[in-house]
Amino acid sequence: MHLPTSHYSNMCQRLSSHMLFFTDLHIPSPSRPSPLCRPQLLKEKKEKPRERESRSGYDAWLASREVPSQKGAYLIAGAQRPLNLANARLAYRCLVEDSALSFFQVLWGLNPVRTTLMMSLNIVRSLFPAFRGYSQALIIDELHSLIASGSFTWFRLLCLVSTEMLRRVVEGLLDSLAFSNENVVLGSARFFVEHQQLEHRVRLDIPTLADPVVRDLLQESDLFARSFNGSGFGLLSPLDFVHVLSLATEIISHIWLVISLTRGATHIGVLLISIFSTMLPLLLTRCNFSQRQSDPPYNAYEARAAARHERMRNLAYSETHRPEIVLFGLGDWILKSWASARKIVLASEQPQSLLDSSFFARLNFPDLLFALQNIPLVLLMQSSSTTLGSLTLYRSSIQSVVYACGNLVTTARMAFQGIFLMSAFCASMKLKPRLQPQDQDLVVYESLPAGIRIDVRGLSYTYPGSSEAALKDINFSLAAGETLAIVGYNGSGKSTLARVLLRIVEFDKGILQINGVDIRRYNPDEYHKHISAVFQGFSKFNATVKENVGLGHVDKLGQRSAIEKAIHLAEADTLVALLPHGIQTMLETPGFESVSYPGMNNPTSPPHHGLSGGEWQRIAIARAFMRAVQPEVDLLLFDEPTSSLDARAQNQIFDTIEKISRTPSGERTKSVIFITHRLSTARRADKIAMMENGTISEFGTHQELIKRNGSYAALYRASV
Ligand SMILES: Nc1ncnc2c1ncn2[C@@H]1O[C@H](COP(=O)(O)OP(=O)(O)OP(=O)(O)O)[C@@H](O)[C@H]1O
Repeated sequence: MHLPTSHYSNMCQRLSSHMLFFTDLHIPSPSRPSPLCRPQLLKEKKEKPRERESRSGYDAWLASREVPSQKGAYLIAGAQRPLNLANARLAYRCLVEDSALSFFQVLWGLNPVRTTLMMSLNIVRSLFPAFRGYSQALIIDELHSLIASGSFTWFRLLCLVSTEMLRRVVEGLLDSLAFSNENVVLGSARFFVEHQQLEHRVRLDIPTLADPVVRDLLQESDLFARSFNGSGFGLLSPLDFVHVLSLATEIISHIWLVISLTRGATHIGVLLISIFSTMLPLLLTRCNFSQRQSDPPYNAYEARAAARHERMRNLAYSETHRPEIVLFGLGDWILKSWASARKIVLASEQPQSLLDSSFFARLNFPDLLFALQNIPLVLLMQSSSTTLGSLTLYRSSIQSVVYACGNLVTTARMAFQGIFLMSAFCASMKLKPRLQPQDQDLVVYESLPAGIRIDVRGLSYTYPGSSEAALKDINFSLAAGETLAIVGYNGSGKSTLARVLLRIVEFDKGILQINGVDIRRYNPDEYHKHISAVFQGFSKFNATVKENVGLGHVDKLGQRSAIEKAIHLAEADTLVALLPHGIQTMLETPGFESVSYPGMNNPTSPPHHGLSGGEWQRIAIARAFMRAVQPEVDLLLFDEPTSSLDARAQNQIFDTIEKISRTPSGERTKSVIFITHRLSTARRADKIAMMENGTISEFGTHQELIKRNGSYAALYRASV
């Protein structure tokens, strides 16, 4: 569906104003003390009542995931909550006490007139079936009396049929008006929800995303967003809640017809049997689904099996892993692992009671109801006021009530699950990146003329879920403008230290000051503007060469000359010139299976072009240079930037780094840190940090460390 451009721009303006109702949320994990709490060195403040209030939706969401029989166990993300009193209370809390209602208001506010029209049309249309039955009964009675009185004419019949057709045309017009209106309302709601979700997702940092509870919250929030596309596992979007209302209206209108047809003391028996025959399927369904009303809540063993069977399935389908699957003959292993895991999952999904699958399924409801509903029909026929039309109307209304009641129960059950997903969505909107300081702690980053000054004292860091610290008691200082080489054995913590310095991950203990200020007081986005880096596992974007390089400084993505300059600095000109479409060549990204849309695979669209490991590395270096040449950049950090390059290219790249970090007259303006296993390169640095077992065991100039004759000297001798 296409909405006019003005419609979207209008909506974007509204989005920014609606942001106001979302407040910050720091979420404690149930398994670990407080993975999202603020850094310890900053003053802790007492939780204000308002802050606690803002978490009530999150708390209710978390409580709804608890498995009652297993203390400390949680339902997997997306699992259906059992329909019981405790969960009904939690749903009420999510809906009424938390921002879910405000969220409804926001959705309503996106398109107030159209949403009101949608609601009204739905209710009017829900009266159509009753009206249709009534009108058909009138026609039957009219025809019957015409034939009985002998005054039947074909013209009279034509008039009756034309009136009925006119009614259907009006119904059809209203239906198509409702359909197109609903499409616009749902389209804007879908855009709003997806925009919100993406906007928050791109701002979340690694420590926040590493939290398992946050991951579950985001997964349920995703399900909620997908419900707007009708692909949320059959869940209802908030705007579909309107169907609950229209089904209820439909039922009431039919019940009203049934009562009006059976009123009077003589018909009280008819009424009672009618009510009983209508309610019977609901009662039986209730008994039935109390056993299997929700997806089975997996226990930890079953959840692991579910994850394993999914992993094996993905492996079997993956193009990326295909070469190693073939080479190492992994086919049988994948199949065996998948089969054993799948059996566990299927066993957990078997109905608990035999009654579920056999007894109730074998009860033939339609036949039973048909037989029961014949009784009131026969009783009604005894009455002198009963007409052929009223009998037809009675029969169709009873059938409609049974059908609509079934639909209402199913819809209400989906809506019940939808409330928790909506609550997850609202709570996820309040997530605050963990590395983001509180407003009152914020310090504006100020550049020094010669780069950045780094002071590290007693710094330690343990990855979430690890028992061993990756960094232990790190101490060093680097004056502004100095270059530092970090060297050491595999797994000694070099890349982790780089990530901490880059403010990509949080540290647990110690002090890290940048330009004399605690790094945790800087806004990470602001701090990152002063850094350029190449990561050890750098990104290979599924995009053109131009984009792969230009993304280093996204403001200059459209400036071909700036991109070509960065490519030149990274000595990648020849490589790019040999590509079939130069910098417009689309690069083939390992592991990225792109979605193919109709019309994409035409013969004119250029095929993706693969690159070697060293060529990719040059592209990543060019991306870093794209930003590195900017005057505001104070730190260049390279994690094994030239590991795949030959010795000549490596020296050229380091010469370029040296050139970029100085003014034309030779004064240092940027600090440089590089991690390398090539110690002949490391000796170019002003200072060298030798890392062993997560700590810096030696720190100094190349000469000092050689003189010391310790680990560095030994490593150096082994490498040259
Ligand atoms: N995401 C992670 N989760 C848990 N542990 C991790 C993670 N990443 C790294 N580690 C562990 O942290 C330790 C330090 O890893 P790091 O990548 O910093 O080493 P390195 O010195 O850069 O190694 P290399 O020279 O091989 O690149 C290792 O023991 C590693 O297993």
